[in-house]
Amino acid sequence: MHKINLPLGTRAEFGERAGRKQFLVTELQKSLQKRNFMKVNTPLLEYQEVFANFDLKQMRTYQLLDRNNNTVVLRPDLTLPIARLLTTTNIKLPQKFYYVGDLFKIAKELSGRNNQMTQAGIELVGYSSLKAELECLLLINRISQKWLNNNVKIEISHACFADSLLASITSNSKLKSKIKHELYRKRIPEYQKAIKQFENTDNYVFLQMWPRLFGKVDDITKMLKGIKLPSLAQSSLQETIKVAKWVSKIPSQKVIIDLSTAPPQRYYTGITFKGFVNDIPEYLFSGGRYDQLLESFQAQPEPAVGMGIDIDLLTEIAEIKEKKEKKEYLFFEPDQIEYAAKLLLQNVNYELSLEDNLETAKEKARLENIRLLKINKQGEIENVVENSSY
Ligand SMILES: N[C@@H](Cc1c[nH]c[nH+]1)C(=O)O
Repeated sequence: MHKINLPLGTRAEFGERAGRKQFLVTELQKSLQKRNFMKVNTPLLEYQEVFANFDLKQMRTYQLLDRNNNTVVLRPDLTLPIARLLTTTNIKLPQKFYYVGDLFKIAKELSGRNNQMTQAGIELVGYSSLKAELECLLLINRISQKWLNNNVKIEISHACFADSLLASITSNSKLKSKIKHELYRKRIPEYQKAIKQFENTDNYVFLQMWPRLFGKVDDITKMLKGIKLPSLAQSSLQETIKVAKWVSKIPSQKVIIDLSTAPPQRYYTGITFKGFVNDIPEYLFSGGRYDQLLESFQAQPEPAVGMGIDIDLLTEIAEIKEKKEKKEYLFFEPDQIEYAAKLLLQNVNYELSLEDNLETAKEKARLENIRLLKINKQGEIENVVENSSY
């Protein structure tokens, strides 16, 4: 007996779902291509080292051995391979890239998640101004308008905020990670315990409100009024507020600031963002600035911003208004193949009728209410069954 089950966390796609996914990917790629983004494809397999600096354990990769016994992994991320690619080729920068592809992460047991996911994304490499962040956020907004009924809420944060704040209050690295850990997991009693030792310091008021620092721009500014933050944390905060204010000017775009959330990836160095839809807990979009990533591959440092789009989730929830093409069946005899070839080339709406004889072809066409055409002896087209709605 052959094994007929799929490996854990994988699935086959077919029919409507596969069609919707294909449609979304095609539309997205068309629009990026038109705006002069450069397509980039990298292989599914990479050496383990490409991901090594960025916590392979957290990513839980599939590992394989190549012919020389080197460990290769199925890529758990698409940004790191692009950073690697840029250091080994001399593509002119600045440059805007886009990609679509599958990545593999082994999900926790029983989490119900898939281990193979399709992601699309953009990387804007060589751009140091916040306009690059805005380009990403505008793309989220367009997708939200086009397919998600304007229901995407953007959450803006900053990858340096927590670290620069904690660095100014303690040099104890264990304590710093403990505070971050409890904060990010929103385990409030444990968090309170971890910050207790700062009870008599100036920072305590802030530390106490930190887990609640998410919400509309105005609310966050109000909450932080009169609170003095260390200067690095203050400038991360200012930048976050600035970007959130700009985004709130995009018509019907919901935006909040979240200063108590973990950056979505370890390589971010500046503004980060996530996009959520309604009550779905997983984010659909996530990205940020990663100015030091290329340097870690021994190239020049290069400012960069990018984001990923969870295409599987988008496929599930997108509202696609499809235009139905009017289809027509074309009945042919095998020796009329020459005419059939010509006709199929002329009209994309012709679908070959594969029925054995004209009678069954007619029956099927009537049943489906689709016009049936046949090729006559002179190689011309004749109507055999009309569609009543024409
Ligand atoms: N690779 C990131 C998304 C991203 C693209 N570019 C920058 N960030 C992720 O999977 O979360």
